[in-house]
Amino acid sequence: MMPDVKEVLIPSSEVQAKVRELGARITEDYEGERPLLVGVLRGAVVVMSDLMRNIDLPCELDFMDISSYGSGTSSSGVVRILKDLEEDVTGRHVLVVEDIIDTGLTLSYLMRSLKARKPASLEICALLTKPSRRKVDLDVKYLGFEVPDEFVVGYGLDFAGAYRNLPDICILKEEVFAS
Ligand SMILES: O=P(O)(O)OC[C@H]1O[C@H](OP(=O)(O)OP(=O)(O)O)[C@H](O)[C@@H]1O
Ligand code: HPA
Ligand SMILES: [Mg+2]
Repeated sequence: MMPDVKEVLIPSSEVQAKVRELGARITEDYEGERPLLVGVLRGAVVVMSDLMRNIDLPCELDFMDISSYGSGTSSSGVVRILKDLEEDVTGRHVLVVEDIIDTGLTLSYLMRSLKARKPASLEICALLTKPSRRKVDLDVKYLGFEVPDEFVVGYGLDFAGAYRNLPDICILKEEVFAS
């Protein structure tokens, strides 16, 4: 895969350090609680699995699949629930975990849906944000890195289904998008 990479934007070591830092903050903020981490399939799977191992509390996890992207690199703006939660979140401390916030459409839809179920608290942890592309405002309590307006892959993030298993966050060569 590395021959397809133009640039490593955030090396794995920096990602891991940030995830440890976020985990420590979450551990402190949720002391005495049993938070429910909600991962957004499929991109958040990698950050979720590292983050939960850096939270020193009893916590639970669940997943939702909400897709607004096809195989391309830009949002269609259409948000659909493909898979809902298994858990009832009423009265729970819910922490939504995302790999990236781009336009914000996915999360704003998801937050509206979760808020309606009356959780005790509802916060967002996102590893990456691309502020230049934001279409809706979101209050993100736990944020890893801001990234420029470039399509990034790796650490859960894909292009046409591939590159999720790259340990670094990378920018692909232009010819990869064209092929
Ligand atoms: O802020 P937005 O513009 O809504 O974009 C962000 C969302 O898009 C990507 O998911 P995608 O729908 O591509 O599915 P995936 O997680 O399975 O890759 C990413 O993982 C976020 O969930
Ligand atoms: O930059 C990105 N990379 C991968 N998936 C994405 N979904 C929204 N933005 C991105
Ligand atoms: Mg996603």
